[in-house]
Amino acid sequence: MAAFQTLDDLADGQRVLVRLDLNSPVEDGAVQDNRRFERHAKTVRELADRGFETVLMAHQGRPGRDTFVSLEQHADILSGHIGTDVDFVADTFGEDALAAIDDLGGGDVLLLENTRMCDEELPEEDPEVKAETEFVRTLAPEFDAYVNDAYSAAHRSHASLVGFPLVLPAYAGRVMETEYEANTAIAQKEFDGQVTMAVGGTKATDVIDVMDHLGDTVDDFLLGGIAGELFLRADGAPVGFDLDPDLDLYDSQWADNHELIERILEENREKITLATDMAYADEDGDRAETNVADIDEKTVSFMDVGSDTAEGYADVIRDSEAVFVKGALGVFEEERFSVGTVSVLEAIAETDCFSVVGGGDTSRAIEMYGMSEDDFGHVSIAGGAYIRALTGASLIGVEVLQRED
Ligand SMILES: Nc1ncnc2c1ncn2[C@@H]1O[C@H](COP(=O)(O)OP(=O)(O)O)[C@@H](O)[C@H]1O
Ligand SMILES: O=C(OP(=O)(O)O)[C@H](O)COP(=O)(O)O
Repeated sequence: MAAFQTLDDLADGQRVLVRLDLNSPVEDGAVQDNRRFERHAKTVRELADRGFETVLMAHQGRPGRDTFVSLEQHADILSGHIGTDVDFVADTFGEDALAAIDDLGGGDVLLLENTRMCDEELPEEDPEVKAETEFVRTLAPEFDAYVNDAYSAAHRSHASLVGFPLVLPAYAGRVMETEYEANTAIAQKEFDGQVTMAVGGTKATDVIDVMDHLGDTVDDFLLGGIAGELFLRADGAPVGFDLDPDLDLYDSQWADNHELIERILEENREKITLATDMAYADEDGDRAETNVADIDEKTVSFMDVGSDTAEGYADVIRDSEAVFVKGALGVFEEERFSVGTVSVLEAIAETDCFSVVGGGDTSRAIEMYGMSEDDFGHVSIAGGAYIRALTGASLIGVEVLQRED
């Protein structure tokens, strides 16, 4: 497959439409700064310094979730990282957006509203279908070129990622370039010793699908987070379903994946390590733990793997030649539920195994708990995209940049 064009191939002084991935944790409505801003700032600063009229697109959360918010705060945070103003318009491709684009001068940077507020963005469809949407057909003629810097969203066939490259000259931004090169090289690595993958987080659907394709590469999957509880359910434990009817973390992912989980357990049982104890908040809000074998009925939300499980996972990591992390093993943002995530990360940091830590949320735990990025082989701002790349599969958002038409 052809290599993609980069910013080195882009002639100066044009108007460019740039797709970033600024998808961030949101706590009580406040968007949390994280590595994605810092890394994408490099691409945007280069474009501004070279005198481009730069228009940014990005998404935040998913409709129906409380992380689905406007990008207004993102403009301020990004502006702090770039050191130059980032204007914001609360519109995706309507009259206000077009007027703001029209007002731009060389070196100006404008962020459009959350792409997922546009109905045509999300349904997963072929790039050719996305290129025909009103969203793409309205915005594209305003630009000379399209730049995709959102490697971490490149596994999604959404309009802002795969539609524009079909109708505009398309380039990879600096983050896309770096992440693609790093993750492609990592996928080609061969390890003599044990390869371990710690799997957690909330997006169980992404990781379960990938686990099905990594059975030959990974010797031991250490499970936590939502995926961990779904596997425990498949193993017969009375857990892995939602207690709060307003929160859908388990039920729909169970409905979508339970046959696959059951098959993976049946075919690869010796490679799957499940939690033997779990942590929850007791009546006083303190951390409490229970053995999985002692659970008769799920009456509390499990927020972390238990201390014995965390210790066992750290031991496996100390014996590994390579460790991959995707998703936190618990709600590490609260210190009392950080034991699983921190034990795994500290065990990696202490040993000289090759390691990759991925995920916009999970990599935040590194600084939060006093570790250094230098203690890890590669800290990716991608989660689902990087583990999919590990399987050797191509990412649709990268594929469209590589097309020769
Ligand atoms: N048991 C759990 N219940 C609720 N949330 C969890 C649980 N375990 C982990 N998490 C959350 O998962 C988030 C990371 O999820 P995800 O987006 O899949 O991973 P990443 O951002 O690393 O790709 C963390 O913010 C953490 O709070
Ligand atoms: O945060 C992301 O993925 P990740 O959590 O796998 O790192 C990307 O922005 C993709 O978001 P999505 O999983 O809502 O499509």
